[in-house]
Amino acid sequence: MSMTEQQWNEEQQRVNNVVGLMEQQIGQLEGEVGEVRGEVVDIRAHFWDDVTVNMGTAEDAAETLSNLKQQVEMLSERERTHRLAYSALKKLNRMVKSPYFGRIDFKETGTQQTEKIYLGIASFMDEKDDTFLVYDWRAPVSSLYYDYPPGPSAYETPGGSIEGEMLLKRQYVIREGDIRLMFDTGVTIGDELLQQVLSRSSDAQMKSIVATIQKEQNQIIRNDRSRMLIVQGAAGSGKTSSALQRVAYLLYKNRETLQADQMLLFSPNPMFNSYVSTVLPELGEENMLQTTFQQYLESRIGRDFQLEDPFIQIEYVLSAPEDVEYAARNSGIRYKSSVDYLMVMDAYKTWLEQQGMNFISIRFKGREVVSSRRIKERFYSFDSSIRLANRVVLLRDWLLKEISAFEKLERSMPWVEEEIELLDVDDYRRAYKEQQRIQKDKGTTFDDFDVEKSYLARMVVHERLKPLRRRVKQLRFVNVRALYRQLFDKEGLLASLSGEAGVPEYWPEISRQTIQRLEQSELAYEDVTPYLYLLELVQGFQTNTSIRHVIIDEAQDYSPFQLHFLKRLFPRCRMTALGDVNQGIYAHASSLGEHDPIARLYGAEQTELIRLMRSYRSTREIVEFTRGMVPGGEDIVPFNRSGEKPKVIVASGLELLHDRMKADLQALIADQYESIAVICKTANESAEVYEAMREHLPLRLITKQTPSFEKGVLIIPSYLAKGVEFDAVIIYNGSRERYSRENERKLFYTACTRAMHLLYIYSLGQPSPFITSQADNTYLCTNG
Ligand SMILES: Nc1ncnc2c1ncn2[C@@H]1O[C@H](COP(=O)(O)OP(=O)(O)OP(=O)(O)O)[C@@H](O)[C@H]1O
Repeated sequence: MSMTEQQWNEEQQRVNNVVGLMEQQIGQLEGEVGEVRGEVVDIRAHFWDDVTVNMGTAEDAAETLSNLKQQVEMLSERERTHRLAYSALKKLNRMVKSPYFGRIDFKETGTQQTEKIYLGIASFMDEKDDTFLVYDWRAPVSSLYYDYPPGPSAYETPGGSIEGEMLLKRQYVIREGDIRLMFDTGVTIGDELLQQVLSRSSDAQMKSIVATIQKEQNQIIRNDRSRMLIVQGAAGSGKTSSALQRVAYLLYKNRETLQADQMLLFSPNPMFNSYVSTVLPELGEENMLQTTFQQYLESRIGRDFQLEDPFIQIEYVLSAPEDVEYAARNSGIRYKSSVDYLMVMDAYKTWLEQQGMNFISIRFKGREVVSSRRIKERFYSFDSSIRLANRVVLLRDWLLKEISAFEKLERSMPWVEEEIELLDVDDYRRAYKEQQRIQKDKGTTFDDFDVEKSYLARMVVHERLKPLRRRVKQLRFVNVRALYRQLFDKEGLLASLSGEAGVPEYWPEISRQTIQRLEQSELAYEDVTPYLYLLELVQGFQTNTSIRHVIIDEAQDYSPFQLHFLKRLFPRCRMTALGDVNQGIYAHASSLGEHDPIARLYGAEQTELIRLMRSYRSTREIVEFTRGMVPGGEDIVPFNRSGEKPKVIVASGLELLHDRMKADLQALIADQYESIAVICKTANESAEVYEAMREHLPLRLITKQTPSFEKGVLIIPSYLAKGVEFDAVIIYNGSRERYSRENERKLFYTACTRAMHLLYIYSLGQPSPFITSQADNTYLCTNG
């Protein structure tokens, strides 16, 4: 719908007014911030000038304290004022160049008045008459904008539903205070604006989508009914974007009770953390906590074992020869990721309550303080109705007493005297002071020498026993390693614990592999979570109750076992799990449907599943080509943005392939494509390509250690490209030889769907069947 000049002028006039008022407030706030900052600095610098410290009498002391309290209160009040003014100033500075992006005219049923509601990233009031000049996009009334086309509409408020009619829905692009674009929209939030946004070059960091949130995405953002919200969405459908907007929404809606550091995002890799880290600050919110599951595992048991990470596991799955060892490892991965295995662990705990516990003897200087046999006897002498973990705590207390008894006897051992002689002067000084203190307390006089010697002996033994006590307090006398091993080396144990589920295929070989690793103090990725789970079952769960909301991105990459584990780890949490089964590249991947384990975590009552089928990232041509690669792909709807058809370039030799790639990369750089990724299958392949091409072009090799993305040409292994996007993607070698196994299908799909505007696939020899099985008219094939 075109605007009349008059409408345009009126709108620009309004922008000018709002910007003018914002500038006024900015001026005031700047003054206030400066002034209050000065006061704070002044109070801090002269804090003690106004406090007379006098502790002479009780009265003096009370007055001193009251003085101090007053001074502290004044300081903290000024600091709070400074914080508030500063954050208001920051907010306005963010808004002033682009104060709002949308408008709706809404007439509430039963009233005559039509209200004009302007939406921006935060609210802004006219201080004169307390009217809202801009509404926060998260305010209840703002949902009208995202949920309805003009016509009958309604929104929810804490007081109930408000119905009425939307008479107008308008979008703006305002830059530097000027309206650059403006149009009235119909059913969805402007395709025009989305076209604009999506046709831009990709960024090294994710952007907020606040101005163009789609209706189905708004359902995710504003969902606050369910304990577990599962989003199953196609590649590029805005899962991550919606989740970040959701965090901002929840922080706004629950601002009295929820803080950013009570929300935790599990990212697929550390680079992703940096990729998404700017969205919330852009919206004026603090960032939530971010981690990877691997980082969590490392923090718990990384000291005791060398932990394999998921990237090493996937490299193995993708490149190891397909022999018995390989088949067994894959069977082991599937089994150890399953709910069946989790139930085996639970059954194992019950079994251990009766028998089979394994402890580490408490030893000191090569001598046994308490033998493992005695610990075990003591353990099974406790009432069998006491839970396993509680019995371990009782055991700990008993062991600490045993150590104390041992400590007393130990003081008269010859080694103690020897060590006393080696003590330095400070220790003697301490001993002397202690001796004086005892004499004063008891009002007696001892033989100085005896008191000193006994004190020193106590001190020496106590010091030496500290590490032992620490280990006992940390419950490290339970031999969890042996307990885990027992599952694999005790004949028939697993079978008896598994019940009907039975033992997985290749069990003897799986056991051999697991034991071999344990002997080398290593844990395969698929063993890490089960091991930690067993540890928690035995030692008691270390739950986290401060986190209130967990967001799991790429949830399909978590095994059902891991998802159960996370639920237990965060017992008071709500969860948002985002994923795409078609990007489940790991052998342990989960499905996210209503009948899958994830949906049963909290039960149907507390779980909601939302599907996103529209893909925004890639051009229509790229979506039409890639969607045929995965089951159910025909339901993926491309956003209507056109570009070139994907190109498949078949090269008969490596040199030809490299020449072609060099030429294409040079052309892409010359055409101003800002982010270009050459996606390889594995880390090894990436390193080889990097070596071969680095002389000719400015390249950056991405490894799992790379902390952040930058623009430019990146060489990246497929599994590290998860969750991110690039203007142009080159698949380094999409040949039949590289990608044909069924377990490589999703990897290939994930790699191709990283492209926003251009997709080139080189193939050394025959192309992958995942390409050739696509309709001929969805791509162009040439010989390079
Ligand atoms: N409503 C929207 N308005 C503007 N851009 C959007 C919108 N929804 C998604 N996008 C854009 O689409 C791209 C893909 O979004 P996002 O990365 O959130 O998708 P995803 O579903 O998490 O993808 P994947 O699973 O493939 O990693 C991003 O560039 C994002 O900015």
